[in-house]
Amino acid sequence: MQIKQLPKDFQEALPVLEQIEQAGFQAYFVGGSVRDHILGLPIHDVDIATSAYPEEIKKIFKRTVDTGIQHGTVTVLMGDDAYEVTTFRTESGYQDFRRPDKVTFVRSLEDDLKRRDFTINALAVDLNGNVIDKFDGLKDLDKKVIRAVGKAEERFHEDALRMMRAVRFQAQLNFKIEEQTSQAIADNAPLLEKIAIERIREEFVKLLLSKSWQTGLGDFLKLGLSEYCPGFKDQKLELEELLEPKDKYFIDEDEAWVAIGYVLSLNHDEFNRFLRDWKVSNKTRETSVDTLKLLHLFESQDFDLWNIYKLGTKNFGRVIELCKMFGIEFDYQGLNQKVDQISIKNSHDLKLSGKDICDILGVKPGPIIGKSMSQIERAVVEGNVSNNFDELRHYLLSNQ
Ligand SMILES: Nc1ccn([C@@H]2O[C@H](COP(=O)(O)OP(=O)(O)OP(=O)(O)O)[C@@H](O)[C@H]2O)c(=O)n1
Repeated sequence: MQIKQLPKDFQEALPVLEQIEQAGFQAYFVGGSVRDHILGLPIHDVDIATSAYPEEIKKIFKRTVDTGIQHGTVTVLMGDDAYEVTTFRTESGYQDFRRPDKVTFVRSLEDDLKRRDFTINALAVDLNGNVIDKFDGLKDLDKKVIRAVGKAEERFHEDALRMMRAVRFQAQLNFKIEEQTSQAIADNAPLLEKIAIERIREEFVKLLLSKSWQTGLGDFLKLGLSEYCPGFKDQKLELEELLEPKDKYFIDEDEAWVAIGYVLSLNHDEFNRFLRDWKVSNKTRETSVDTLKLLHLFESQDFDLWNIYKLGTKNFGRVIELCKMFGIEFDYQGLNQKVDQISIKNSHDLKLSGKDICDILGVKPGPIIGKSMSQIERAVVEGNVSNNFDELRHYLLSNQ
């Protein structure tokens, strides 16, 4: 196969390939960008593989950065652009199921393609657009199949994260995992325990935010990968509830985590711990916990003004979507009326400041001021006192 018209990103990188070839070496586009272009998807990250060793690349180009010399990667700077150029390599060792103990630079493209995870990721394109396809990757792209290069078990022993990559690609591309490959995942799922949770999470979140996330999640559960992830042990049945609703896409990671917390029936402290175990960012954790609290409020129809005020309206969009997903009915009008009743957005809207409280009570700033402030805030939110200076002053004095 020949790609007649190289995509713009490849064309821009052509001078890099041309200079490497002029110096007497080989250079190809490889990896995800080739796969995505053939599938007609947008490209991100153009990766270049070469027979030249890093030192040779550094001699060919004036401006380079040693990105990962020990793995053979040099970044070539050209104009305003930067290209990662990696020497063909083989890998061996993998005592820890994560990283090769030994990387050997080689001159053969085929040896380099052989060490890659899936056939659809083991394609290369030369500067004339010729596709080098040593492992029937094109056929698998056509048949929409994810198949390990060579022996699946070996590929997963080299890097156990590849099992997560398989279900992630499945979700992103709506492909099927070929039988021997999926059997090898089922057999080797426990190896996932060797992988840092951050790497697993990265793949899992990509899976959840993909168009065919239910397909990917289905195999993630069926093949037993979930058993080796934080909080998912023995939770297959509960998680399967997520597979039921159709036509639902998560707006963001936070919404997806809340859906998971909901089907696992976690209370708010448990959900917080669960998200800590997955090492999500603090921002995602806080938003997700607040959203789950709000979802539980919606579900119980307990539209307590103080609770609604504390949780705020910023996550309403997410919660309404999740209610649709789980068929939770709630009184939207009733809720809106409650929200409208709340006369302030936050404590800064109060017509009485901390300094006013000090002056009125004749005390110095201290914890008592914060306590009084919260009391007043709650009274205003619950409509027990109007938000004007005189009334708040009176309230403060009569509640001492
Ligand atoms: N665990 C891994 C990770 C990567 N690769 C190889 O390295 C290439 C580039 O990896 P990466 O950029 O992580 O993934 P992509 O396949 O490019 O996919 P995406 O960019 O969508 O994550 C892959 O195509 C694959 O050939 C691999 O064999 N095993």
